[in-house]
Amino acid sequence: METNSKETLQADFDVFDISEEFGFLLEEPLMPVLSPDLLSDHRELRLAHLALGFISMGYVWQEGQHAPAEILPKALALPFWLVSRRLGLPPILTYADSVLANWKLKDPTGDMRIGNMDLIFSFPGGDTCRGFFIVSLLVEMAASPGIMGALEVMRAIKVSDLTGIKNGLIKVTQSLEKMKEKFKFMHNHVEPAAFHGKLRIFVSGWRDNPMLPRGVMYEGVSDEPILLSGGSAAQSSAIQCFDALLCIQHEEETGAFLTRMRDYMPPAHRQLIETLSVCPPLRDFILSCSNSDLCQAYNSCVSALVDLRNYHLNTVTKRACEGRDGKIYVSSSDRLRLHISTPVGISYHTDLLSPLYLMDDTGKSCTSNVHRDMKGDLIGGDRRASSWIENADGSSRSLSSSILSCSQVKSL
Ligand code: HEM
Repeated sequence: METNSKETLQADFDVFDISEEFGFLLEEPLMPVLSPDLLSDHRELRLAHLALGFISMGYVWQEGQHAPAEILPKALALPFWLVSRRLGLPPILTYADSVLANWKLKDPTGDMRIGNMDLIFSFPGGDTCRGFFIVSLLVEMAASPGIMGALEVMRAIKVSDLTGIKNGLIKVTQSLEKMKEKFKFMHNHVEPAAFHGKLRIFVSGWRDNPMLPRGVMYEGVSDEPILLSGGSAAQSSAIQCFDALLCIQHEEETGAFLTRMRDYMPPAHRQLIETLSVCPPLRDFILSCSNSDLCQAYNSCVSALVDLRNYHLNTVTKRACEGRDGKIYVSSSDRLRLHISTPVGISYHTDLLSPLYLMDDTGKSCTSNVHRDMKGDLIGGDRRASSWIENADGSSRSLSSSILSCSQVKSL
């Protein structure tokens, strides 16, 4: 009997997963280009975007910031492009991925507290990575009643319902206060060395990035490299909704940056910002009403937004950028971004900020002391100067104490 017939051998190859030519080696191990066509609903597409985003960031930055991959292979680039196109998102990991769509409950019957939450995908950085994304998520959760409040105000203003406007604004203020409380968790859950040494690079993008000045080539998608910004909470739709509602005006450069960040938001969220922006302007409406309760509610809201932004900037400089020597280090790209992250209409206290030690492009410390100068924009406030922020002797005083009283508002 023939024991080594072709059929018998083939049967063994199949059973033991052996290749006649390559033995145990897997033939053609390269991933085929997977089609996302079977993904049907929004949640499936968001999960795919999240997964492809994490893989892409890992792929580009796996050799560290000095040796990024300049080409995203077709097997990754093409499905990422197709999924992104269907979602109206750019093909890079966004804040809407890493924060808004990247969470699960350890105990599904438990509640959304930090100890019961985990990430679906993470980067190196251990607890700091988890803390950074989960705390941001909790800040976003705290924004949710404020978003409801903004919708209420939007509806109420159309029918001149003053009580509705006031109640909506109160919700926004309370929400902003809660966001700040949640933000404080950053201190216990994000360790600066791990944040800067391990995590940070993986959320970096390929626009305005000296390590990838031409961007990244998406193989099979475009013949030219593509420039895209990395993930940042500047892509948070919540804060921009509040800006739009309260008619906060940003300086030209800041405004352009924040508007560009809208391209990184899910289109429906971006739509809400745009809808709020084209509503009858709340600020003008309140000014025309001469209603002190309403002015007070509006001013409290602006003040809470200032307070949150001050706290953010303070945290960024004091905690997340702190080097081993205790100095605050800000890279040249951060320098630009931190500068523009300061909201216009608001004066930051110089005493809130430690001296900043700016790094030049070689990483050497070059300057200290960054001065920030912005104007107040509360109803009844003096927009001409930041004098209401400074005492006569030049020392600064608390922002909350500088909110003008309703009697001054009435005098408008
Ligand atoms: C330790 C944690 C954080 C660090 C180190 C940090 C750092 C920064 C930096 C460097 C910028 C400038 C823009 C950019 O680089 O993309 C920025 C902007 C911004 N961040 Fe953060 N951030 C942190 C947490 C958060 C959280 C939790 C939120 C709220 C969800 C937030 C909200 C914003 C917003 C809205 C901007 C845009 C500027 C503005 O509208 O004021 N950040 N952040």
